[in-house]
Amino acid sequence: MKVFGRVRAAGAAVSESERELFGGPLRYDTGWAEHERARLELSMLAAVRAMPRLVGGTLRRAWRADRPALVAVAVSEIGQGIAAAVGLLAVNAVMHALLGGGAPVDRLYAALPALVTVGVIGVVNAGLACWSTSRAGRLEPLVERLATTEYLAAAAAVELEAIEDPEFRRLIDVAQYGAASARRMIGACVAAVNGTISLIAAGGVLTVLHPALLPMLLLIAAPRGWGAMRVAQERYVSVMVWVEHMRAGRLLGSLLTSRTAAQEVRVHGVGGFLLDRYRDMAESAEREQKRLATDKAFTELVAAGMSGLAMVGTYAFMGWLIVAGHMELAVAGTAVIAVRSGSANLGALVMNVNQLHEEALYVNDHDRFLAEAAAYTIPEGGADVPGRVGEIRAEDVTYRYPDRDTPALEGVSLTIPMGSVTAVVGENGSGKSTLIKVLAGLLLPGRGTVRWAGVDVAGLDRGQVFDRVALLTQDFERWPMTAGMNIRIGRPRLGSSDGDLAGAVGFAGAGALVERLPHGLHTLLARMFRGASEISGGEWQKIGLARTHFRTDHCGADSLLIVDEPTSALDPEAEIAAFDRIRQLAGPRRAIVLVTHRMSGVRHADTIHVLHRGRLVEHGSHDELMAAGGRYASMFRTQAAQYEPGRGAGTAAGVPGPRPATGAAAPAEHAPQAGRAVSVSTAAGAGAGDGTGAGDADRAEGGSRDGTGAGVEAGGAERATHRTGTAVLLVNDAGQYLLHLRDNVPGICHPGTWSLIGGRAEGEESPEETIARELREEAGLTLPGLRRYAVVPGTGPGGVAPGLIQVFLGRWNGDAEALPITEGVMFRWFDAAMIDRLVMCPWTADVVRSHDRARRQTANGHLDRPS
Ligand SMILES: Nc1ncnc2c1ncn2[C@@H]1O[C@H](COP(=O)(O)OP(=O)(O)OP(=O)(O)O)[C@@H](O)[C@H]1O
Repeated sequence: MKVFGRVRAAGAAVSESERELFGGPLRYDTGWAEHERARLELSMLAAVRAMPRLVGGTLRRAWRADRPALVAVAVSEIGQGIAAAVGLLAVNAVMHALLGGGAPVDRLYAALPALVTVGVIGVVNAGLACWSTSRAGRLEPLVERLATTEYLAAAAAVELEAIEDPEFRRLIDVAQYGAASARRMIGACVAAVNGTISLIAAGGVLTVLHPALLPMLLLIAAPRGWGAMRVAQERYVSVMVWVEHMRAGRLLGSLLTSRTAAQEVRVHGVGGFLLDRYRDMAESAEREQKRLATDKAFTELVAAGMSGLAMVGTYAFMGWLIVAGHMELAVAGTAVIAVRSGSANLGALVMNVNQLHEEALYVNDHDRFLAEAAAYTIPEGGADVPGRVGEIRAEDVTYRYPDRDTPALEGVSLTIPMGSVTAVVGENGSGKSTLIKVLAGLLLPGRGTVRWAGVDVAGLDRGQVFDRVALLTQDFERWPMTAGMNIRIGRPRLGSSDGDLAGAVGFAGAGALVERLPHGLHTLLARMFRGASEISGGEWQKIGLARTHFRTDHCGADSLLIVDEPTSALDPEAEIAAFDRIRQLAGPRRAIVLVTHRMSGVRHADTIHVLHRGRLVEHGSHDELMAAGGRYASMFRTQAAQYEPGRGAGTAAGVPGPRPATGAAAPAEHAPQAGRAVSVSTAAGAGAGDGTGAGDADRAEGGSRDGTGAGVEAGGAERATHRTGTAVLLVNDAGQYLLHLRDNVPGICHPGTWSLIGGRAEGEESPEETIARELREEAGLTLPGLRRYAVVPGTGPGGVAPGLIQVFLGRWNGDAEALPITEGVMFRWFDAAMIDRLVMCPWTADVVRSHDRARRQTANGHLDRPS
């Protein structure tokens, strides 16, 4: 144990568990380290020298918070100091009177006025102390609020780049303690001012009594001050070394009780393992506490010893002064009281200065944060964003994150016109999310420009830019608030009634979810609060979609909707519906940028941009990129291959998995924007276990050709899985859908199977050409501009899949009335008996039946089955 000399960190007493779990000792590498330096340089003198600056800073903050309260505190503290000095002088007078000559009663009478003065001063002192306490109590929370508000406002106003910068993030973390420290500094300041004034009073009185007593007083107090300082330094250095260790220990504790880790804690047996490590780390920390306590006790013992020696020396000196006739006994009595109160004051002052300095370290961080945040703050003002933006254009954009050597985006140029759907794809880390942040004006490129309506976004009023942006990201914020507020927070200052949110809820298909919640939209979605409800990840995504709708719905000007992996938590049907709804948000005054790894979701975008290592390597429509056979085509094929027959469960094009319970799946995707990419797909499948062939259209097309040409005859092949036909969904330029089911086996067209018509493709006909021809020849129906959206091979033993098919029609949001094709074509192929045999989702069944009824009632309506 080393009591004298510089305080140093005790030898790296870091536990084995810390090494095992975290790869070595954890260290907070900024903020704290600066405190450490500051503290280690701290000496009594330095602390005293820094005192005026520290007090000045605190007073300025307090001045801004509540001037009258600050003045009251100052007046009462100075008053107390004066009262202390007067009190000591009165004590001196009492001593003189009592120890003077004359009868005891006369001496008592002589001392009476001074005694009364002492009493009055005591009362005045108590009154002033009360006043100071009450005003300081009022000042403290105000100062804390002021500092907290400054901190929060500064943090919310900085550029996103600052938030992404780890150094700045750590500064944000450290600075959060500044507000509480600013509050505590008020108390420490008051105490220090009080101590200083009282000390000056005691020192002044002592000097008057005998000039040599003042240095003696300092001698008594100095060892205690040194002891206090040293203990504080030891504690501080220890905190420095152990802070991350303690955090890690707490982290282990919270993991053991966390809900998300609960399953692995149990199933993987992590619980016992972590508990052992927790115990080990706690024991290491306890050893450090024990060491500190021993050091503290020893330091205080040494300090008390030295102080006691100084006290003995002082009293001996006073004794000598009395004996030598240099000091009267009465004066010596007063001097003893003054020495005692002065040394107590000095000891307290040292502690207060010490505390003041410690708190000031955190307040300094707070102030440093405010200064740095001011440099990063998003500038206010700038040019207005015009109502008509027309397009957003990135020109040669390069962006590098502050702590990275290589740019996340390099030389990227692209244009996003209003009214378009743009998809951005690329492997993990290729720069997709960075690109959308740059387009939205959240990050400013290091090189190149992003222009909105031809104006560099850096020169625009960024508040106005953000007002035109809606974000729906995979990790969108799940606010621990009510369901309604979670939607309304898309435009937090708008809408307050449930009715205002009805459109958004309906749009997102969240109606059933809201109905299920115990208090509807007023249900609190934050498990940490009593009475709150929990919803699943997919349900949250519906809430997120509703929020996006609420935000976009209330933007009357050109805007940008950014959708970043929005469907990751959704089941296949909900995912299809979500993509459908997102596309429905498209409009002439809105540009949609969609980032997703689900290729089924991007294929209908107007333009697809492919990023690779921060560079734009391909762009074009789905068909163009597939034809180019580059990176996109390869990504698309790789994903589609997962759904090929023989690779597991069957599925519709690009959409994961059928529902095993039905034995046949028919997920669909569709997007009914007039004149815009729209899709619906349907899968016709065999019974459970058969698997349903699917995949991208090209594969299906190829398969169909093969199947048709080299095809499987009815009752022919015995293989469990083979292609027997196709379900094709087509759409024309007017956004009309056509679901067409066909079999490879010619002539099969009877109720009881899903096959309606069939036949071989002629020559090199593509499936849609075959179907267009059949429609024309057999139904007399010509649909101009017919395009294929999905071709899904039907499979099953015996050439015919059993009669289970789930049909999805029209807009998945239930807007089936908008299905012009339903009556026009569907019923040409489906007779009433067939409709009954189809397995449809309930609303489809209702719609189909009601259309059928309506059709039957029309004079010209008749079942028109092809034969
Ligand atoms: N805040 C950040 N600080 C430093 N580097 C970052 C930060 N965010 C992203 N990066 C880096 O920038 C590059 C591009 O990241 P970005 O998130 O844009 O990729 P992405 O294509 O969206 O990836 P993913 O598909 O995995 O979401 C990556 O190398 C990533 O590590």
